[in-house]
Amino acid sequence: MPLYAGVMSGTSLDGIDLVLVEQTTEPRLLETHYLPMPEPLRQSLLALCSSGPDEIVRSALAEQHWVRLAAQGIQELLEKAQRPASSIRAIGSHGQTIRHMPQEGFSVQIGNPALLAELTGISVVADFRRRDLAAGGEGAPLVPAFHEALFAHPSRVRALLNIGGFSNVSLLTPQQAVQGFDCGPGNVLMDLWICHQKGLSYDAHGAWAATGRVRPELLTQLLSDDFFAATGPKSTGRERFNLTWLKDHLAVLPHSLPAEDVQATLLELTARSISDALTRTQPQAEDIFVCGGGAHNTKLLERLQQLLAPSTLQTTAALGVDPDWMEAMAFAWLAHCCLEGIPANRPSVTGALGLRILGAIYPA
Ligand SMILES: Nc1ncnc2c1ncn2[C@@H]1O[C@H](COP(=O)(O)OP(=O)(O)OP(=O)(O)O)[C@@H](O)[C@H]1O
Ligand SMILES: CC(=O)N[C@H]1[C@@H]2OC[C@@H](O2)[C@@H](O)[C@@H]1O[C@H](C)C(=O)O
Repeated sequence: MPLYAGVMSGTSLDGIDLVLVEQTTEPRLLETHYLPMPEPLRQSLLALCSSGPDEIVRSALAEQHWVRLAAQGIQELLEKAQRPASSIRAIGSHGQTIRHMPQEGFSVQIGNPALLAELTGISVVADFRRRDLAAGGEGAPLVPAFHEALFAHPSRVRALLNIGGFSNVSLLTPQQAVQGFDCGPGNVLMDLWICHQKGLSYDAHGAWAATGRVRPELLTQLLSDDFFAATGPKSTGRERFNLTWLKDHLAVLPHSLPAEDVQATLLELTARSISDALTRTQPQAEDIFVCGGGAHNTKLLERLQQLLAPSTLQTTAALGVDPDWMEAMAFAWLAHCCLEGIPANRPSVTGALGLRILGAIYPA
């Protein structure tokens, strides 16, 4: 049975997730590996998420650095699994998003797939978003097709909710086309705020947010962004939701707020943007399964469960998939779809003109 590696480097910029998957009728997770993002690379990538001087050279240099890390990750993954490179049919590499502007028709993921193929001796499939964008789609989210293939239920309406830097949902309704869209910021604003205030990279389990109180005046202000009211197809990124966006909204308030109240309100923003979106879908999800790093934020999950009752909320572990590896597994599957000629975008999600085969192949 063919083996694939999946490499995901998400918008949180915390690190690179790698998986080894056996693609039978269903993908089987054989091995996992995680490499934290070295701080200088994290800073370079973050700087590339907004405009600045000399972007072309900085982007090319950052991707050289990123791809060497990814290749090291592949080597370590294969060592752990005790499999030779020659046993891997392909690597599905998402790359690193540095700009997502679907309204202008483009989304940029860097990651030099040619060099990844050269360094690993394994074929690489990359550049998954551009064909969907070329066909008029958002180019994101792409995981709904994977969620549909694995988790569609014959009689239950299920939602798969990824809470990474941004949050996105897939709605799986029996006998209907999959729906899906980005809900808004997942962890990104909470991460930025705790870093700005305390120099920490994230708010473990939402513990700092739990010490503050939600400020309705700020919450209303933040929720007034047009993105939240828009219905899909829609996708977003750091171009829209960033520290400047937050500071601009804070500046409109007549008074300053304790930093922990801002954090509590940002957690509530994540929870409300998700629950508002999920309660607006037709039909509504009966069972909700959470994945992504946000699945570790106990305070956030508690709040989501309150807001979404009577729907049930569990992590994807209940479906047999560890919530930390879902996205990397999806990119291994997307590589398989590309090589097999299986269209993997979903026009009902991205708004593309039709089904398209996603990805570009860099043979070993
Ligand atoms: N124990 C924890 N408590 C709270 N939050 C956590 C915890 N562990 C991880 N996180 C959050 O999860 C984030 C990483 O999530 P994940 O790896 O799913 O993001 P990503 O893949 O980069 O994002 P995206 O899906 O948007 O591309 C961290 O930045 C942090 O905010
Ligand atoms: C442009 C981009 O990288 N978007 C990511 C991001 O992270 C979560 C959300 O925003 C989602 O739309 C997407 O990632 C997943 C893997 C997707 O395409 O399904």
